[in-house]
Amino acid sequence: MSAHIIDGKAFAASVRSDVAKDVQSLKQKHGITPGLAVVIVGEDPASQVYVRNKVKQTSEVGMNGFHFEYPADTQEEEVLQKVHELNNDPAVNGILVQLPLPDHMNETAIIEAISPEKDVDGFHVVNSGLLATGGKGLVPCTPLGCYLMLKDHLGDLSGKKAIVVGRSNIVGKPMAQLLLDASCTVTIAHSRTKDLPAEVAQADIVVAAVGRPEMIKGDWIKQDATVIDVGINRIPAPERGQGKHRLVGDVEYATASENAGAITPVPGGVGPMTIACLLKNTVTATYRQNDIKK
Ligand SMILES: Nc1nc2c(c(=O)[nH]1)N[C@@H](CN(C=O)c1ccc(C(=O)N[C@@H](CCC(=O)O)C(=O)O)cc1)CN2
Repeated sequence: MSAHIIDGKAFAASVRSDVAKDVQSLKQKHGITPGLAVVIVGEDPASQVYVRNKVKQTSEVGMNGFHFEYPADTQEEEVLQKVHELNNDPAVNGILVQLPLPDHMNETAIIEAISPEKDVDGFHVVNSGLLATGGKGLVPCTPLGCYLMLKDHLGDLSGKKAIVVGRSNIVGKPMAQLLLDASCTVTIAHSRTKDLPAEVAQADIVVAAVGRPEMIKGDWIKQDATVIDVGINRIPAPERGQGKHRLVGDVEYATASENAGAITPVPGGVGPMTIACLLKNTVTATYRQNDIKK
């Protein structure tokens, strides 16, 4: 059987449309226009594309966008100074610093400098702590996007066996927390996991976030499982011409589609949901900062 393809692009458009309605209502009923500040350091081409899309989509949903670009050799202190300024700017409800940062910068110090209430990436330790303890923080955008797609496709997740492959602070760990909160039985797998194929084969839900092209093989996937592929890996595609590349996920898509009940494609799956959830978090942050109930 061929799997249902979960269309992240279409789902992200519907999330953005809901965000645009909330923005309209904040403007009309409360005279508030949510503001999102995006800070980028360096010239990483992929990051530049993501930031351009964030800025464009911010204005498309009717929010104010503030965009700050710094060259790669900028001192950390200068970025910290900007973050402090943005923390104190009432027109700014959400702040994000695009990752990765250049090597000479302390990523943790910069993330922790963002006010937790404005940390729309959900990376601040206060927000990860709130997520871990069932509190009301801001949830990292990629895991939030995966969770919304799973809920939309499966409805109730309780009692399902889920595996998250990857244990990063920004995807793997928060993803596992969200699944646990939804009463899944959760396994977190990583590079030292013994017999990964056997672990994956037991899961009703597979979230792949390892950053290794097609590492998870299709024949590991349990019949009818739901597969969420977070990986975005650029690999050489000589069949498309010299020097050409193509994007693949962390899952071997064609073979996994034969076993899975549903699967997200790469591109067009989790990626678009990341930016849609950033906008959603900015609206959430705006409501909370102004003590407005939706
Ligand atoms: N501060 C942050 N930095 C980074 C985050 C983040 O959430 N916050 N996530 C990633 C990059 N990212 C957003 O910033 C992001 C990655 C991918 C996509 C996306 O839509 N991908 C497309 C494919 C795009 C392509 O052709 O390369 C897809 O999957 O369809 C959006 C956002 C790291 N940094």
